[in-house]
Amino acid sequence: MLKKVFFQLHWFLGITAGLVLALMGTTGALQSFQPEILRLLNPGVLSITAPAGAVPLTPDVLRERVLADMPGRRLNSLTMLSDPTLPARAVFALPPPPPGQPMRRGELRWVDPYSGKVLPVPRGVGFFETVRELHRFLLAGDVGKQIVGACAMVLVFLSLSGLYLRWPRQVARWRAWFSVSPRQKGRAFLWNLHATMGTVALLCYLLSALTGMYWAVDVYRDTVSSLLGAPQRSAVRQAAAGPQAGGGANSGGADAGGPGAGGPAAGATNTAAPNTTASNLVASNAGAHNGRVSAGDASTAASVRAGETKPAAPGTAAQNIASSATATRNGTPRAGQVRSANSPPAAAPPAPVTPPPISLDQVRAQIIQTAGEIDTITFALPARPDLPLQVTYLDANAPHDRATNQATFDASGTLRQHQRYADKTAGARLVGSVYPLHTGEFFGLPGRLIMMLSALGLPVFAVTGWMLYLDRRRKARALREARGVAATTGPDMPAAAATPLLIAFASQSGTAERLAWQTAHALQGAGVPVAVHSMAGLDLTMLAGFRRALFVVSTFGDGEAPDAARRFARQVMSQTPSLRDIGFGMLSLGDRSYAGFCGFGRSLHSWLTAHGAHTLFDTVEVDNHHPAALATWQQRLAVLGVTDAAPWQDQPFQAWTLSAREQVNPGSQGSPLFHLVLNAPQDVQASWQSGDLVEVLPRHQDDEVATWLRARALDPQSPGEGGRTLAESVANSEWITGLPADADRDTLLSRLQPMRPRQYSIASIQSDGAVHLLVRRSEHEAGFGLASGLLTATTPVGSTVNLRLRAHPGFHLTADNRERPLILIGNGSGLAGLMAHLKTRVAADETRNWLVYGDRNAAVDLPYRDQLMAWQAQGSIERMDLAFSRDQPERIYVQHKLADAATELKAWVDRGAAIYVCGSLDGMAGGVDAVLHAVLGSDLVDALSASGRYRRDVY
Ligand SMILES: Cc1cc2nc3c(=O)[nH]c(=O)nc-3n(C[C@H](O)[C@H](O)[C@H](O)COP(=O)(O)O)c2cc1C
Repeated sequence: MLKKVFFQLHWFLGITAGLVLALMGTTGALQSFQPEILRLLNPGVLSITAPAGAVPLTPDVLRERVLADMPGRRLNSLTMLSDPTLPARAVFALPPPPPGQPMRRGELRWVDPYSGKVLPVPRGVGFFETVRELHRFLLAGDVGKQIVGACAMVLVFLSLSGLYLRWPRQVARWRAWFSVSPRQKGRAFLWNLHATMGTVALLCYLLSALTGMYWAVDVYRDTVSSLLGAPQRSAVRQAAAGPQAGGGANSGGADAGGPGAGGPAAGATNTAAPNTTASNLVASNAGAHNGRVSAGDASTAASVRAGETKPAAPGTAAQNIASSATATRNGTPRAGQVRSANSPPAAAPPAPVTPPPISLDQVRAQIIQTAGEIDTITFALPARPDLPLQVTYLDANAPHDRATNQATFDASGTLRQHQRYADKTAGARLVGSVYPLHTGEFFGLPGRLIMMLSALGLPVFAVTGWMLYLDRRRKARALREARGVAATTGPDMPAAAATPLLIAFASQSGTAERLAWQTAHALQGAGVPVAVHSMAGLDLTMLAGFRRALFVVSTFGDGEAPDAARRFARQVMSQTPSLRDIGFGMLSLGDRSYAGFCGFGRSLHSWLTAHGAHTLFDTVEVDNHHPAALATWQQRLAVLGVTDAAPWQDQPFQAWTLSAREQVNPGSQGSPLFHLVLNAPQDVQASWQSGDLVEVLPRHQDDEVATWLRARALDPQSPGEGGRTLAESVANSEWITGLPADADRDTLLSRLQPMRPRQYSIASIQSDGAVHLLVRRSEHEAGFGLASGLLTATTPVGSTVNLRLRAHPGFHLTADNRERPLILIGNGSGLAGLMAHLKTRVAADETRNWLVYGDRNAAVDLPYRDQLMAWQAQGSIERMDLAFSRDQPERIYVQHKLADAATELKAWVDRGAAIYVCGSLDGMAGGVDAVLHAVLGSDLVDALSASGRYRRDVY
């Protein structure tokens, strides 16, 4: 039950959030190597070739040259990197925005560290800016951010629920976890790809979602920050917004920055210098003000995008934040490091004397003296010389780009505050690592690569998830269409419908069920409300709730009820209720070649009438699917208002190509058994599920018929039935086995029967791409069996046979049974039906399978031996019992194996197992049934049948 709920939630959330997640994955992956890509695109700007023998300029000279190159501009910050191939960076202040307009960021430009020349704006930054905006906001501002946050939460749920849903029984078996194989096709391949990739990438998705939520979900961020002892965003916001927050400690730490925000400076936890106000602090660009992460280096390079922010109140810290253009180690700045300090702090006290600017050379020397080798240093230049200088730097051996240190120098160049990354609390360091964790950079290049690949996996999930979903829908629709009506009481019924008419079916191999639904469809078309029920669940109370009922039942075994109606036959039909208020009609399917023709229908009829039910019309008995009897049934329905007498259409037969044939039991004492592969015609989209059948329409080979007729001294060209020659009549008829060699033409004609299709269980599943059959050639005195001869002997490989798929709902692996352990029992060619179920189970990684199979000799009579052994070896078949009847003096059959394993049988059924039996009715099915009754008790066996946990496809 829980699994079902998780499954429903998983697919629902998956298909709703899937597309956004795919977009986030793609855009995330695109950004993974953004610095490298931009550098490749912009040689001479983002990667510098040092002139021979040249050394980079010192900070003071660089500042001077930059200002000389951009006369009239104010420099907000300067970043220098130790890598000689990377440019320095300068952020220039922008003019203040018109009143009421949001504050704008500074303009970031790259600078040649050897000449101090400001370099041209690099190419490609606009593209990456858009990619980043898509990744974070879906280009839809705050609404987009909320959606991204929700989708990140969904990703956490999908990862964990996916793990739960695919959790293999045999956890220790690695193959159970990584079950995808290129040999799989269709749904199995999609499912396995989805599950295996999900498992492989699980940690990456959890990591990227849990870190991504940090920027997208404010509450989450605040909670995490407070749990880790880092300042909450709201506190940051307040500090940034409050006028004159000076004097107190302030933090615009990396926690305030968005992904890609801030760079080293973003980590600054500022303890303000005495005369500093919060407004002067180097704050992380981002959210301190508005929760929105400012744009990446990309945007800043090209000049300034208007802040997406709400306008800062004059005099607030946000407006006055000194810019920082902190650099990442790799030399390409990250998202939105820049916020313009475009006007001097309104509230700063006027400086009586203007001291000369602090020497950046000295500041850097001091830092190197204190901290050792450094990688990157950013000077956040104060708006006025009397204000302190903020410096952010990265140690040469820093673990990642966000492991920044901050220092504050007062106007005299004295170091006032020094906050080392290593001295931060573990929580603050973790908060500072959120971004590198998100990108994988925390784990170096392998981490970035893995995160990029897992991000690229998200679109694959979206596609496979959608394909699986559409496949499910298509199957559900096909089933509904097969049923003909959408539900037991269809949607287009008169609203104030009276008590619906009951249509109860009892079917072994699906014909009665199909006809019941067709009947329901016809009645619905005539405006008659109907309720369709299997007799498996029908009891007296339900029956008494109807005034009119139609029973569509077949007979099985030896004049008995089909399995699903056994309980009804035994328990309900042994009672003596009054059924006087019920009028009923009956369509009874049978076959005259059985002694108890329509046995179950007849006993049901007797029971109903014996207890007062009256007939609405004469019962229609169908011998062997005879079309005339079905037409009669349709006419009978006129009593109930059905006027449309168009004959019910069966699926047409189609020319399937026999592509391969191989005898699987050479040397067997039994008749030859063949594995056949059949392909649908090009234009036919064949669809079936395990348990289904094919029907083959046999037609005798002309030369064979001619020989057979001549052997009886009959002229093949003499007149036969209905204007056909005798040869044609025989070719399209049942094979008349046992007809004596001296039979005359009239005897022959009197015994010709209408052609009846032969049914075979399908041994393959749809992902195999073809129908596989396991067909035993039946050999008679007069030749081969009609259809089996056609399939196993007379049709050359490469030629076609007339075939159609036939749903066999009675032997389906229902949704309920898919979740259960399965006991698969069969013999001979019955292995076909069991193989299809096993394939379904293996594809779904369901290993609680117990196979009990038997034939004559172990050496030659185990079809699909390699496949079965491989499944057993890999744990896909938990238990396998093989019974070879002729390998020892006494006969041992599957029922004996089952009886020997009575304790386990009981245990499996107690654990909820379903039992599927496929193979011979004579001997095997009866023997197995007897063992089940003996071991489990008849009540339980009946209950299993009625609830669909005991299903048989026996013949
Ligand atoms: C193994 C087996 C046993 C059958 N036994 C009988 C029988 O005893 N009496 C009868 O009239 N028809 C018998 N039939 C014929 C079926 O009732 C007939 O094929 C019917 O159309 C099947 O309908 P269903 O697909 O709804 O089960 C039997 C068919 C099979 C395959």
